[in-house]
Amino acid sequence: MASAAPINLRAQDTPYVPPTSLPTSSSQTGSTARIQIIDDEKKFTPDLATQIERWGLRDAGFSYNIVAVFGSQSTGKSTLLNRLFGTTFDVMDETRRQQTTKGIWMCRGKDMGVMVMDVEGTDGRERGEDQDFERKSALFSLASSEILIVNLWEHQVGLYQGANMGLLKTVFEVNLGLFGKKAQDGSNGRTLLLFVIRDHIGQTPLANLQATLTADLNRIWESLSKPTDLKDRLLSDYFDLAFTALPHKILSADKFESEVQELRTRFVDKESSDYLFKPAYHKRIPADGVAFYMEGIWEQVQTNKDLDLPTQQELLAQFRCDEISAVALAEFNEQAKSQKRPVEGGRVVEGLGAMMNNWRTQALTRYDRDASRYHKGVYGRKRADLVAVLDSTLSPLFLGQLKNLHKSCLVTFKKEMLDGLHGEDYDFANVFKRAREKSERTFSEGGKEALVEGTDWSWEEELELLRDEIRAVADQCRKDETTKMINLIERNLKKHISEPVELHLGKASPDMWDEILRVFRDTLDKAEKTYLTKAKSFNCTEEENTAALDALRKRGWVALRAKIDEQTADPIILGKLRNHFEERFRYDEQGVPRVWKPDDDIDSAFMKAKDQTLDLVPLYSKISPKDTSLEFNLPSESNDSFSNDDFDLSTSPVIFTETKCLDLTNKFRRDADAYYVEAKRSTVASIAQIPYWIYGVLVVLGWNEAMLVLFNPLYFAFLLLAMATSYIIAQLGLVGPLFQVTRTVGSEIQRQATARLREHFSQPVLAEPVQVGPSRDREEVGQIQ
Ligand SMILES: Nc1nc2c(ncn2[C@@H]2O[C@H](COP(=O)(O)OP(=O)(O)OP(=O)(O)O)[C@@H](O)[C@H]2O)c(=O)[nH]1
Repeated sequence: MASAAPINLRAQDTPYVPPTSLPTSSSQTGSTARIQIIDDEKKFTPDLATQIERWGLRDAGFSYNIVAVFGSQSTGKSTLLNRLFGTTFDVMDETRRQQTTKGIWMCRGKDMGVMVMDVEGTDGRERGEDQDFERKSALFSLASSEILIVNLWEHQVGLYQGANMGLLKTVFEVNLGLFGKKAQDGSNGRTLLLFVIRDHIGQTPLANLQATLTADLNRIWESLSKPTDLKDRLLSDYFDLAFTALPHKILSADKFESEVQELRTRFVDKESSDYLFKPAYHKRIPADGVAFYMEGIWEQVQTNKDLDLPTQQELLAQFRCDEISAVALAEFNEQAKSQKRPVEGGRVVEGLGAMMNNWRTQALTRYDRDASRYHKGVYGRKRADLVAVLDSTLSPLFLGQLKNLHKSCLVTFKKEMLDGLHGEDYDFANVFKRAREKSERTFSEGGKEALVEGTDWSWEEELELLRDEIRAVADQCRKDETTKMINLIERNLKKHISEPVELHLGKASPDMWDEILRVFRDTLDKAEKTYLTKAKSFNCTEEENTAALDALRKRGWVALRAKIDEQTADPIILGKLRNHFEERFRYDEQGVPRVWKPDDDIDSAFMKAKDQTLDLVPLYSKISPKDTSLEFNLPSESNDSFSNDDFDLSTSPVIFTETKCLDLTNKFRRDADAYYVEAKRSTVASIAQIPYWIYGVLVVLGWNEAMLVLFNPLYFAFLLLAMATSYIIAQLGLVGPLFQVTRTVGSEIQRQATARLREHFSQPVLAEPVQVGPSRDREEVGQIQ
């Protein structure tokens, strides 16, 4: 039934706003601006979240309250709300009994964290028989607010339709579906129904009115068709009831005002025992999720589905937690990005672990702060998702940092080794230990620092990899150092054997090889001792030592062979043989040079010296000591890494092959023969010596010519010129070449002359038979033909 409110009441303090000019959305600015959250087309506004933010309530968490009003049209609901909460809802112009509030409006209470909903009145003349909206708006108000103010005139009490009891019954029924289970399992879901009895004259005491209303409500409750598992539930299990009465606004205006103020304190004064916003009524929706939550509820109310508030809350939680998580993640990603490039570039970022921990904690704290108010299960699940995403972003940084640390520690290790292995007096084992400890310590510290709390990451595996590489590098180092040492020892060995080998090979005595091998063995022994002393500090294994010593022996032997080969190269060995021969052929037993005379036995001396010299060829051809104990036993072939020669060690004692020996013998024979010829020639030369008196004859006979030259200026000038030229030639050392040239020219002239003469004298003798012989016959044959 329509409201029986007085028609001629005057609103004293609220401006008239014609219904046609009603704003359809947020119409004011400031902290008490109102917004139409559901318009008369039953559409939910998309601007509520923004408006809540404008009201400054977005970050209020749970520190806010929602209150809604329910009651017949034009029963002074907006007036009451404006008075109680300082809101700015439109109030009806009392001259025209017409609906003012259309749809549902919301406004923030002045100086209080309360969102107040003004709901379109029931029994609206404008909607006629269409009760759909009032049912929906009542459900919506009940589901979203903590306190539902039921506004009714005093005279409506006891009436069924007038007091909206029919509507309340429907609402209770649906409410049982909504909150029945929640109340059963003890979770929040209670709502306070605050009955405000308007225009209370005082004739009927409030207590009586309260009893009537309570009885009516209980009766309605009893008549509800409840689900079987909830059939024993009482109204008080779900609702708290509160009653208050307000005097007539016009007739007892002052009283009205003072009592409204009194009622207001019950909404404001948290300390008061009458405080109405009890925590039990709170829907536990964080303020930043209210808009989304309400929209969801309205959608469900609209589609006429059974309202499933827990699902709504979960949906809200999912939506909001995702949003909050995305915000936290965006900031986190920005932070993580800053270090991505350096880490990927191979740099060890100082304090990366602290940074990563910080970003992660910041993101989680931010998420926890905003999202922990939502549905616990959803919050927990989304948090786990967020943690997984955070960790998957940090993990490459962590692994990259470990890789970079690994690399830098390896570089440090190599550098330490290089610095430590400087000079001669280092202890390899100590250098290695120091370098290894330093790089492992650096890695462990860096690895620990890079760890992110709350993850099961570990750096120990990477440390193991580093250790393996350090070991490999150290082994290589030791090998290099050992090779270096062996090279050094080899160089010294070469130096030491060089002179004795030259000396003994030069002497060519039968025990020449014994002497050489003795020196070689002594030098090699010393070298081996040097190696072993040094190898101790290298911590070399027994196998490594054996390999190194084998290598040393082989290389020593190769060095000895190289020296012997150098000393037995063709020109040198021929020189040696020649010297040996000369010593025996050109010098006598006392070492005095021989001057051969015609009656000397050159032949037998030559044969003896030659045979003695040729005996040396087999001696030189093979390293064969008389003392067999000196024979050098080459180490068996082993796969050591120190030898890089391709020398055939098995044939190494042989210096000249048989062919080579033959070749040398022949070459030497030719040399020796030349000596023999020379010796013979020298005896002939001594026979053809010019007698001394010939020089006296020459002086006597040439006296006149000499005087002529001396006293003739022209001849004398020629003589002087010839002497000066000779002097210059002698000074320039050109005498030899000049003689050579002269001799060549002379011999050429002689050759040419001999040839001409031979040609000249032989021609007449050979010409005759030719002329008379076959050619003539040929001519004759031609003529006959
Ligand atoms: N008698 C009486 N009249 C009142 C009281 N409060 C407000 N009015 C008047 O009742 C008329 C309607 O007031 P509103 O506050 O607009 O009522 P409403 O319930 O919000 O109206 P709708 O929004 O259209 O449902 C106005 O003219 C007010 O001046 C009251 O306590 N007693």
